[in-house]
Amino acid sequence: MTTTIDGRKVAQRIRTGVAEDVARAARLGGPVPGLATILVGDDPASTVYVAAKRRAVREAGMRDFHRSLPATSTHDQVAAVIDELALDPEVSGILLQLPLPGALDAAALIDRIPVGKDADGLTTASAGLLTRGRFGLRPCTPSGVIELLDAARVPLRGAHAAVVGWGELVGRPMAQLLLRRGATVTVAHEHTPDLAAVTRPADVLVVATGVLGLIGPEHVKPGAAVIDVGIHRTDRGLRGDVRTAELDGIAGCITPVPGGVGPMTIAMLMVNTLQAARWAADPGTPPTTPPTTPAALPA
Ligand SMILES: Nc1nc2c(c(=O)[nH]1)N[C@@H](CN(C=O)c1ccc(C(=O)N[C@@H](CCC(=O)O)C(=O)O)cc1)CN2
Repeated sequence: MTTTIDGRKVAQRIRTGVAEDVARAARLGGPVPGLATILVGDDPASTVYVAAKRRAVREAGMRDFHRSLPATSTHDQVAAVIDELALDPEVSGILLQLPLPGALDAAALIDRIPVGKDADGLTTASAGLLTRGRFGLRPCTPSGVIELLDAARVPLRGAHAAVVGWGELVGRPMAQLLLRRGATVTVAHEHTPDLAAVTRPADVLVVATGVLGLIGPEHVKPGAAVIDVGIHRTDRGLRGDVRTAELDGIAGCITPVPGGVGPMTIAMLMVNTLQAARWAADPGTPPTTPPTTPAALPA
C-alpha cells in the first residue's frame, strides 16, 4: 500500500509552531521577526507565491516588508533595494523571488543578501555553511523535504537516496542535507545516461527536474519514499515530475502535487525568518539546533 504524505498538514503544524514561538518571544519583550520579500516584475506565478509568503508572515505574527520593482529594473536598482533592507534592523530576513526577469544576474543579486538575513538560504555563504555542517539558514524546499521524510518516519541514516536534478534551489542542497542525515546519496542529472540505473536502488527518491512526468514505475524500487518537487500547470491541473498514479502500490510513500512539497517551502521560510531573528539577537552564539523548531518535529 502506498501512503500519501500530506504536505499541507505538516506545513500547517510547522507554521503553528513558528507562530507560537513568535508570540512567546513577543510576550517576553523580544524583537518581532520581519521578512522582506522582493518581487521584480509581474510573473503571475511569482506574484501568487509572494502573496502567499506575505500572508504566511502576517499569520505567524511577524512583520511583513515588501518591495515591488518593475521588470525593467537594472541590476543596480535591485541591488540598492537589497542593500537598504540589509541595513534595516527591523528586517530579519530578505528574500528575492525567483526567477528574475530579463538579464538580471540572480546569483550576484542573491549574494548581496547578508548571510544572517538569507531567509531563502540561497547565498554562496549559506551554501558553504551547509556544506561544512555549520549553523546557517538552509534552502527552504530541501529542508521542507527533510521535514516531510521525518514526518513520514522514513529512515535516512544508512538509506540509499537518489536526487534527480542538480539545481541550486533544490537538487544540490538536497543532496547535502541527505548526506548530513547519514544517507548514501547519488545525484542524477541531465547528463546521466541511465536514469533508472541510479533511481531503482534508491530507498529515498527526490525528484526536482522540471520535466513533467519524467519518473514512472520503471524508476522506482518497491517500497521507496518518493518525493516530487516538480510543479507543472497542465490542462488537467497541477502535476509533478512523477507519474504519481502509476506508482500506487509500488512506492511506500509519495508526495502529491499539489499538497506535497510546495506548502513546505513557505513553512520553512517562516522557520528561517524566526531563526534569522534569533541569530541577529545573539550573533555571538548562533543557535546550535537544526533549522527547525521542536514543534516542527513529528509528535
Ligand atoms: N526566492 C525563491 N524563489 C522561488 C522559490 C524559493 O524557494 N525561493 N521556490 C519556487 C516557488 N515557490 C516559492 O517561491 C513556491 C512554489 C510552490 C508553492 C506551493 O505552495 N505550491 C502548491 C501549489 C500552489 C499553486 O497553485 O501554484 C503545492 O504544491 O501544493 C509555494 C512556493 C520558485 N521560486
